[in-house]
Amino acid sequence: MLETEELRKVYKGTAAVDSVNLFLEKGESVGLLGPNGAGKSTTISMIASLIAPSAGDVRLNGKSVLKHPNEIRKVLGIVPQEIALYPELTAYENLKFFGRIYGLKGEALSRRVQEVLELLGLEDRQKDLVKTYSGGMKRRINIGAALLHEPEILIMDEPTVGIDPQSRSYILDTVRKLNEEKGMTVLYTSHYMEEVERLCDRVYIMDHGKVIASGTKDELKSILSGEEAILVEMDRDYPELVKELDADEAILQTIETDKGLKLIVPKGSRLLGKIFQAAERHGAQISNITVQVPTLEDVFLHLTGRKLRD
Ligand SMILES: Nc1ncnc2c1ncn2[C@@H]1O[C@H](COP(=O)(O)OP(=O)(O)OP(=O)(O)O)[C@@H](O)[C@H]1O
Repeated sequence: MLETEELRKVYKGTAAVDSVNLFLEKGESVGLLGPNGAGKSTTISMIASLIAPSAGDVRLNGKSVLKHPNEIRKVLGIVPQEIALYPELTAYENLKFFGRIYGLKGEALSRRVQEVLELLGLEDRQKDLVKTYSGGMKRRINIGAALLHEPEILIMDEPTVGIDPQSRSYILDTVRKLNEEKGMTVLYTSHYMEEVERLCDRVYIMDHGKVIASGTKDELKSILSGEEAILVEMDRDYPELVKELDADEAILQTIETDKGLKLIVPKGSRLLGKIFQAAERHGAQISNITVQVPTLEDVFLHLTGRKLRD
């Protein structure tokens, strides 16, 4: 239904997006995952025909978006990373304003505004000025603005960055509902692996402007089918312990996490005894050890050598 062909954008001699080929089938929920600066926002701005590519094209049902930009604008709802609302207007007034931009009027406009407020759980606060809203509520209205014209395709640019857990959960549930119940095609951009794991059928992983891997979640995880992760929770950081484990050839990767360490090891390797002994030598208190099957985060790390949130 929607595809990009060798899409490219160059800023001052550097490619922000480099020969990117994506496709979305109707009704799919696809994740575009990558760290800050990977080129996700630039890619979706070109898909939405908000910025012009340096090379390549986007096709909607086979038709060039470069040649027919209005066609994609009709069927696409795009939720930008930045909140684009009028703080001095109420949520209701904001949505009415955006609805008019999409060409809605009269009864149809009022009905859609109410439906969207209900979908986002904000009917009770609709008469309050947006400036009195929490960050999470503003984000919900921002999403609502993109849904007024009942788009077939919804593209979201990191819609849950920096918001409260309740709004985050509400947004994720809403996106899932739109995809599963209404059949809306979704392209969901994020650097939160858990969100993409929860919402998306298929994933593209981007880094430095390029797609470095793509496939279903299981296909991507099978890249690491011979490996597992050992999570070691400790009372504090032990740099000398990290150094020792890092130097151990039986351990493929040693990653420092919020709670301690994550060690990527070949599947079935019996390293727990060794880890406990090393911890003891360095006086580290281990509060918990878990063995985990690989996550998409591990796949990303494996492909790039870096953590997603670096
Ligand atoms: N208008 C611009 N002028 C110059 N460079 C730009 C411009 N827009 C983006 N870039 C650069 O292109 C690269 C990709 O940026 P982009 O915003 O697409 O990444 P991203 O993956 O969406 O990251 P983020 O999550 O931080 O938005 C970055 O190095 C960025 O600095």
